[in-house]
Amino acid sequence: MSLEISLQHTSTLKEIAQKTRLAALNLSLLTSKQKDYALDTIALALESAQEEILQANIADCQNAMSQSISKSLYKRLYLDSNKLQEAIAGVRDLVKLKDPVGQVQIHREIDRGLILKRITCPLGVLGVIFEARPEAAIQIVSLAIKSGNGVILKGGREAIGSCEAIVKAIKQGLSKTDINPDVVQLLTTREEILELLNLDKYVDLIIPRGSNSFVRFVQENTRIPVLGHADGICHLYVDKAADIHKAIDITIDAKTQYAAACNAIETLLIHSSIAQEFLPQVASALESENVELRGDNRTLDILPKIELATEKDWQTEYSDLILSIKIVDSLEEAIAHISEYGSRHTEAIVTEDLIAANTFQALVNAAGVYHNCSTRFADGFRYGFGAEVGISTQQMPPRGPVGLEGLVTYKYHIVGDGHVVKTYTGDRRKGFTHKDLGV
Ligand SMILES: NC(=O)C1=CN([C@@H]2O[C@H](COP(=O)(O)OP(=O)(O)OC[C@H]3O[C@@H](n4cnc5c(N)ncnc54)[C@H](OP(=O)(O)O)[C@@H]3O)[C@@H](O)[C@H]2O)C=CC1
Ligand SMILES: N[C@@H](CCC(=O)OP(=O)(O)O)C(=O)O
Repeated sequence: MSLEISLQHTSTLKEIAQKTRLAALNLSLLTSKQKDYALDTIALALESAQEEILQANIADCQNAMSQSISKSLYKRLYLDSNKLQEAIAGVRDLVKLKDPVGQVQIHREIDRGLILKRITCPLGVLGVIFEARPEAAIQIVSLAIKSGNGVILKGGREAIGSCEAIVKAIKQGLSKTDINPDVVQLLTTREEILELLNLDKYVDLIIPRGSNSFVRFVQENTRIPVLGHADGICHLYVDKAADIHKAIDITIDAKTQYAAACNAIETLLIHSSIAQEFLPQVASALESENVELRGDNRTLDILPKIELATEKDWQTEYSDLILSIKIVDSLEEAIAHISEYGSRHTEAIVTEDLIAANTFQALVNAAGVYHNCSTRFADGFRYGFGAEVGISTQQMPPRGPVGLEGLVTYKYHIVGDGHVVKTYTGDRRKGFTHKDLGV
């Protein structure tokens, strides 16, 4: 069955959202095979448009550099053929994953001939506002399509040309499939975002990726449910029972492997009883990777040449090769610091003491709480989700990297044969069988 799409091409945002809603309804009816074919076709279209996309990115980068943007913003914005190929490979990886739509989560007999099912279904239309990271558009669109959702995108202003070239290629790909290209739309201005936030009739979920203040701004200005992907003030705690070699390797990876990413660490917490031995070694490793260090007074007693960290440092996401360091006297003090300054993104402990690790993992409130590994693992691809819409920093699920499962909801279906509730009330009521039938 196909729903007729009768709206003419128009340019108001409300009409764009209506078109997206209708196209998404059709998409929600497609089979896994049709959606997977569309993903393969999108991957091919992106490959064919590679030159155009990379040229558009060069222009975006030149433009941004003339406005002297920060190093971290430039790193996000810059797209080379490797990054693009990786994103395209991600689209193909999604084909291999199970369709998140139509999964029967509960299958239960309520009474003879009265059957309850809980079945996953798409959310509808997503409004995703993200930073100036062009390849995020590819990940977000492919996740939206596989999960049966329409998507209205808005990337950071520095990446407008790159996002336009990417969305153009995706739409070209979709035009050769059963999916109406209207399922994907691209907005380019902040004014449109404000309008989008009012379109609760057509948009089912807003996903803002950006600073904490921006996510809060969105939450305060819309009736649409918001799935916040805010900043990452991530910590690494090196416990008194840490293996020093592991701790150094993890610190270097978590700070320098991609310092601009939201899952890189900003603060290193070190237990006082290991600080004398660990700090000089880790400082030398970090400094050889050009990391600028700032420490509290006790850190400066061991590393007198570094700058003193202030209250502002504990609150800052540097997104750069800068690391603040604090010495603590206990696991509890480390957890208290994280609870005060962490952003509920990703936190890690290095220790060989299982009780300390378990306590840390139980008491730290964040989307990811790791033991003896780098915070940089917070990523949909690395979790085996194929890709991610971003990393949700909110308390309610979905939390952490949001992949296909985070983009569906569910419906309860009941099929009966004239059953009425009255039968199950009063003195002569019939009992329920409540028998699970397996999924
Ligand atoms: N948890 C996660 O998955 C992610 C978190 N982040 C976090 O985002 C931050 C870095 O990104 P950054 O580029 O600074 O993010 P910003 O918050 O500045 O911008 C992100 C997006 O929001 C838009 N935006 C920002 N403010 C407004 C506003 N007042 N009204 C309308 N639109 C607005 C921007 O549009 P425009 O460019 O047009 O101004 C852009 O599209 C870091 O804190 C990083 O950790 C980033 C990515 C993923
Ligand atoms: N999961 C991603 C980082 C998430 C993300 O997009 O963050 P950001 O670098 O702040 O735009 C990664 O590990 O590269």
